[in-house]
Amino acid sequence: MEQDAKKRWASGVIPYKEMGYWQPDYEVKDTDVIAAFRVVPQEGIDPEEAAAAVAGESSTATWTVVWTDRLTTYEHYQGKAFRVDPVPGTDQYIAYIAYDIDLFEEGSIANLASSIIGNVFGFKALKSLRLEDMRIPLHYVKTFQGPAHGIVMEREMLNKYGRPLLGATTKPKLGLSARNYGRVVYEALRGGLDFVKDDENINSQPFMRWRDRFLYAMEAVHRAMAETGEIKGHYLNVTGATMEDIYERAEFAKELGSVIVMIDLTVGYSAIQSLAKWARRNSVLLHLHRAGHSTFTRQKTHGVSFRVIAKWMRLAGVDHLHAGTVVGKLEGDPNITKGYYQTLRGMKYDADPRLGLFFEQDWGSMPAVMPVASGGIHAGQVHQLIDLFGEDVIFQFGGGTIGHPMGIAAGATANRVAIEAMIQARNEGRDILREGPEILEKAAKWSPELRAALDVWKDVTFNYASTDTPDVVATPTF
Ligand SMILES: O=C(COP(=O)(O)O)[C@H](O)[C@H](O)COP(=O)(O)O
Ligand SMILES: [Mg+2]
Repeated sequence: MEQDAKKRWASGVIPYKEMGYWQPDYEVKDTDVIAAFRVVPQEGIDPEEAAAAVAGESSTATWTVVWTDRLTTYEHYQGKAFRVDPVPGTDQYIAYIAYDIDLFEEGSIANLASSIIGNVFGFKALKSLRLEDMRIPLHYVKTFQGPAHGIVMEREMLNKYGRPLLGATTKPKLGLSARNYGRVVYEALRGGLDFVKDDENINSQPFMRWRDRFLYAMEAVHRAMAETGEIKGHYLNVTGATMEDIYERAEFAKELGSVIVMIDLTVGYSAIQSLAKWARRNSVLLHLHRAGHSTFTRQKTHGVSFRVIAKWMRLAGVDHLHAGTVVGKLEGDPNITKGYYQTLRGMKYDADPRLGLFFEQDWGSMPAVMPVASGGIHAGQVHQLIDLFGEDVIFQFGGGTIGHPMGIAAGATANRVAIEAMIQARNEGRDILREGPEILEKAAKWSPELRAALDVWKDVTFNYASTDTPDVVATPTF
């Protein structure tokens, strides 16, 4: 867009639009990073000006004209808002902003985040703001390591194919002593699970220090492997107060022969990237628990959508990421959640507004992240879970294993039998969504463990309206 030079350089406060941050004719480059923001402007604020303000503050601008702009090729560095679509029936708009790739440090989520979500969310001229999605150009994707191993390599490491993997979070969340904790791990693994997991808030508390937990949990893993002849794992949570603590814990986990370590989202993006590099160097899988994400991902009109966090975490290099269950106890619209799974596993896909995907994305050959469905799920739902998410996924039944009336090993067996029966039925071409309950009933005839699980949990459902649902807005094509 032609800018009126006099206007552009008048001192004082001039609209962002006139400073060049609104460019409706801008031709998006293949190398641009593009962001879609949901913007709710204050009353009386022009939505294009609101979009330009977001573009400005997330790139070069401040609130007034600065003469130092003239010392740069500022047009190159300016974020460019190029399209604003009203969301029908609301006071919201979807604003599209393009950023030149030169605005970002190669391979740094921290830098990407500080630019795109650094200051803009506090703007007084906006009632609220949400980062909905980003298109990361392949040129920028290639500057990140990506998953330390990815789904294909993980299956090779575990020697397990063709079915979802099974896990469980050890419960109660807090308070178990190390030896009792190890007993839970052993029972769940020998009963048929592939993995057991530390909970997000199990780090190194007075009731169980991390070394003790690691020793007893790994003793359980080795015993269960010897007994079943399968490779088993326990996600040892190496989250700690400092990077030194995190490395010390991860090294000890490796020394004890663990195939996997775990970290919480709360440690921050740079710590996650550091550990992802460590995980690749050391042939250890990396599980990420998205602890804390709902504080900023859940509300539809403010924050950052989890699909953006999922994208960032694939770039950052984790092998597993919690991505929702739809049917379980925690927030998750079916289509929005499928969109997260697509973000983690897809290789090259188109925009799909029904799944909340605003952009096409090309991951090149970057490995896929194994999504984790966890939180309030049980054996009676496996047909729904497989129908929603397919087989490259981990189903984690915490309460749904450890709360089994016949004990932990029986809970694990119930889950394993349910999953194997359902995968077999799917492979035989049956309509598992419709026939699922019948398939489970039949399998339960020869599995008392599954029978008991179905009896105790059959009526447990969590049917609430989702907070975040997709809008059917037309997405731009480039
Ligand atoms: O402890 C649990 C689940 O326990 P349970 O299986 O007993 O309900 C996990 O922290 C949640 O799955 C996290 O949620 P999300 O996976 O959505 O991030
Ligand atoms: Mg938990």
